[in-house]
Amino acid sequence: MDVEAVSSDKLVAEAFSSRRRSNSVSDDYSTQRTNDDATQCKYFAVQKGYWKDEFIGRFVSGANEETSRFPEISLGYWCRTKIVEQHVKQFINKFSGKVQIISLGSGFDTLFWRLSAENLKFLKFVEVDFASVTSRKIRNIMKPGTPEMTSFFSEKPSIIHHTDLHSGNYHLIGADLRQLGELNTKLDAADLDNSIPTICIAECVLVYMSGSHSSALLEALCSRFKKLSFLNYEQFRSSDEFTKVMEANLGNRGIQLHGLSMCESADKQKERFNMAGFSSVEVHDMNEVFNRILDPADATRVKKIEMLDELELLWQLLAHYCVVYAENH
Ligand SMILES: C[S@@+](CC[C@H](N)C(=O)[O-])C[C@H]1O[C@@H](n2cnc3c(N)ncnc32)[C@H](O)[C@@H]1O
Repeated sequence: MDVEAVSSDKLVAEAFSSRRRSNSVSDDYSTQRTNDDATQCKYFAVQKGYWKDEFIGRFVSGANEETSRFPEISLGYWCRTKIVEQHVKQFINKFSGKVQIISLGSGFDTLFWRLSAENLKFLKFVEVDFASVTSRKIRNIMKPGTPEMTSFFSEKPSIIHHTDLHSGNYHLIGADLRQLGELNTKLDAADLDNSIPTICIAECVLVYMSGSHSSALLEALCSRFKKLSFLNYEQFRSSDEFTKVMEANLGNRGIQLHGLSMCESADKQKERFNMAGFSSVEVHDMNEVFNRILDPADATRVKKIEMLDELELLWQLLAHYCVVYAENH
């Protein structure tokens, strides 16, 4: 091969790698923005009365005007918020509060404050997200307001590099969940005990990373924590037309669902969790969660909020999301 060919090959390779780098940065940026969507949707549903959350408004950016949203979306968020809350409460009660909770890709979620406001006790609550998301969350946490967000911490918060906050029972960590070395080092800084019952929550998070990245993450957590439970909420039945339309819509906004192939079926979810070292795995689609697992009286109440009499679209939407509950012990 002549010198010119070598150097032009090098130039082309560099161009590709730089394009790949910038694509991946803009891809990550779009992924981070999904947190703003989730926060807005949750805030809207809370304002409508689907559930109570006196903290979510602290994390809403921009004008807090009421954008109109389909009731099906708010019902979907009700279902997702409630099932996560229900599972975590059961986990806390099962071990009389001697537990650790880790929320992966936590965004601006408020579960730590909602549980604390109900006086539920646990040893540690750790949240992880990209550093650009955690730094924004820290700014909102530290803003004065009623109630003070920091008043729920067991120690005075110490903030490192604007991205990490440590405060005894609560830790907020800026890390990329695909970078396992960085993640493990940051989890060490939260002073977690690997032998204590620990629950990891991933609410609409794993689907943004490739199957190999999420499998490596599950495997790493599974081998680190001896008594690990994992609660995963994400897309389901992902190979049908409904998902293709959703994927195209998200793609138009630059949002890629790299892990969609993991969301095809209950078998696929079971396989990925088993392969990562989880011995028991349950999968429920959100119709089952809505109609059989959550409190029926509350389900009847929320259906009436916006007088939804035509339920076909709701069932279709809920059929395309699931909750996976896995344990490694
Ligand atoms: C749809 S939002 C959900 C936020 C929150 N779990 C909730 O339900 O409100 C997805 C979140 O996952 C985070 N995320 C996705 N991939 C991530 C990664 N590789 N490392 C860290 N965070 C990630 C995003 O930044 C975003 O905050």
